[in-house]
Amino acid sequence: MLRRAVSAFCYAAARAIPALRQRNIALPQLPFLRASLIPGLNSDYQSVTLSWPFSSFRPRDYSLPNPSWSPQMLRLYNYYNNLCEQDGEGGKKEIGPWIRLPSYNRTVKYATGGQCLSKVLQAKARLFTRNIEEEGAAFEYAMFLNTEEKAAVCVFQAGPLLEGPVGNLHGGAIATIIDTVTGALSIYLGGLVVTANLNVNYRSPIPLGSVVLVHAALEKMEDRKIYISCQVTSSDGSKLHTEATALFVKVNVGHLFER
Ligand SMILES: CCCCCCCC(=O)SCCNC(=O)CCNC(=O)[C@H](O)C(C)(C)COP(=O)(O)OP(=O)(O)OC[C@H]1O[C@@H](n2cnc3c(N)ncnc32)[C@H](O)[C@@H]1OP(=O)(O)O
Repeated sequence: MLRRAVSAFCYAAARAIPALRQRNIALPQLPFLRASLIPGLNSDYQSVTLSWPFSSFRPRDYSLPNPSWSPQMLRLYNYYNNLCEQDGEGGKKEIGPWIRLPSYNRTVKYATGGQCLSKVLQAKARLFTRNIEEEGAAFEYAMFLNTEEKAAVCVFQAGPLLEGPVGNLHGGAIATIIDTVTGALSIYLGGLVVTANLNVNYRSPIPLGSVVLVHAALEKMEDRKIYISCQVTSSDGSKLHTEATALFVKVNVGHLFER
């Protein structure tokens, strides 16, 4: 049954993505999937792709601004968002090396043909960082990828439900956002991956409610292994809060369903 669901999903994606691309319909990104994993797509389709051509339903994109965002969060978001477009010939706007990653509260469910897969996955499952509906309460973040530099930046506002030491962010929440950003970069670079190792050094506390930047960059790729370095800094870059290294290992779809 799982094999049938996966092949239905791949088949639908292979048919729909090129058609949508031809019509210049922007395709947001889907964690855990990459076009190279989808039979029938060529390597021009570098980025992971998410679309929902079979329904008018649009899942909420959590990485768009909402009223809980502080002016500082908005300013940084706008700064990186503006980098996603650059001036081309004749003043025409073109896509730059930066990409804003949309973010949903489920991964596979909202993919092309993902409804097939969602039937074999837990209906109640939600992405850890996107499972609190109250805006501003927990993880507010938007990720941007630099495809040329193989790096990512995340603008992150830490909500009050993420408290660890009084008034400050919980170390596990910091590790979570680091895993998310380094993971997103690795998925972009390597397709389906899982975290094999995450090494975190906490240098200075992060006050709740503050806005920080999470920088991630590719260190090296060796066969199935992707090494990423990461720093969490204050929004102006002057203070280092956390440093981390992460190792991601490429896996196949079946690995995620081994029990
Ligand atoms: C947008 C949202 C993004 C969110 C991203 C979130 C990502 C996650 O949190 S994933 C969840 C947490 N991670 C997991 O559950 C993974 C659990 N672990 C596993 O599945 C397996 O151990 C796995 C896949 C990492 C490795 O197993 P396997 O496929 O058998 O490969 P294996 O041969 O053991 O290792 C492959 C290579 O990686 C190396 N390696 C594996 N684990 C480690 C490790 N912990 N430390 C260092 N090296 C390691 C091995 O030494 C080997 O290297 P080489 O090829 O040079 O010999």
